[in-house]
Amino acid sequence: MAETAPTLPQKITTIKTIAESPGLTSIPSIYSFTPNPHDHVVSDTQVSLPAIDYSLLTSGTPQQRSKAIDDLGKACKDWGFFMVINHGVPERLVRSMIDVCRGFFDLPEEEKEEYRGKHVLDPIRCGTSFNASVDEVFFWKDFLKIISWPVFHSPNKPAAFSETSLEYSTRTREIARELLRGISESLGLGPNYIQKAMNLEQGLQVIAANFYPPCPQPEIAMGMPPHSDHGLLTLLIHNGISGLQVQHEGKWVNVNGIPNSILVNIGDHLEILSNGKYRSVLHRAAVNNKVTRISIAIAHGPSLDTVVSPAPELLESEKKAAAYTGIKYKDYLQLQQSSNLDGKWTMLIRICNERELW
Ligand SMILES: O=C(O)CCC(=O)C(=O)O
Ligand SMILES: [Fe+2]
Repeated sequence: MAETAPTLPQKITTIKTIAESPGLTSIPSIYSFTPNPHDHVVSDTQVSLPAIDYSLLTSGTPQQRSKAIDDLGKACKDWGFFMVINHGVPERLVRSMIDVCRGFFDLPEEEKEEYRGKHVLDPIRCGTSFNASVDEVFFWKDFLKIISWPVFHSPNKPAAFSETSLEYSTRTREIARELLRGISESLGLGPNYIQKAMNLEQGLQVIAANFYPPCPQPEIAMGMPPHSDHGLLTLLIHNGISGLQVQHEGKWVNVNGIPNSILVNIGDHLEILSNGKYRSVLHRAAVNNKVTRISIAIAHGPSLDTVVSPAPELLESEKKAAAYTGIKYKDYLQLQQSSNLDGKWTMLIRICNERELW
């Protein structure tokens, strides 16, 4: 007998609509979590987050560049997360990018309808929660995801969205490319290795804008569950409101970054390529009961058809066996989208005793 198709959730209301309901004092039960009593959260003023000076990487003396590459390698190894300073992106561009994203979320619901839901590789897609078709508990956020490279896409509203996101995504891509050159060198692979092996000319760039409105019970709701990002590097900005937490040495570190810095984290595919030398980092987003938080994470990945596996040159130089099986980037994205697995996805493709997973 044929299996019954899983029931799709009814039309899902945006979190913006729920948060704006008059007199809301508690959250609907589908949003409610049991907080983990073992979670230990510290502030980034208590631990010092690595800072990478981009200007030294791109226009420093050879000694300064070499020091910046060492710092970069260390940040990738110890944290998988760092902030980039002196990146040259004007503050007004960062502010405009946040404003146009807010403008999109503020559009009347029916104007966002044409971009609602659908497939992970749709060029423009908005929705609510993390992965609403499979989430068991919902997350307190709405999102907008746009593919901005190798082909640029943009919603046609608000009016300035297209121009601003084109400028910002172009600048971000340039920074990601330079960081990846440095990271490639830090792995002893030469500056252009990652660019060529991952076919970055055709590499996927996805803008993910996240909208977290005030939540009446922030202690039992989550904006985003612990996850690692797909791709090689994610570059993130936000509107100055706390919420991002990064896992480091068994603790959750509240991360704001210093003003005007760009926050960067290692994605799953850099973990695979580096054979686990650099790990993608678990992070999550908390919510608050006072103000809307907006974050914009831009993921930079290989081209969709690239099969990512540990770099043979690295295995050779480090005399190590491959710890991951190769997987096509596109297949990884599709697999990830169809599951509600919490946490890290690279676990699935680590070569381990549970090989029968595959
Ligand atoms: O809102 C944040 O700070 C985190 C966003 C994030 O992790 C993501 O979009 O992948
Ligand atoms: Fe993320």
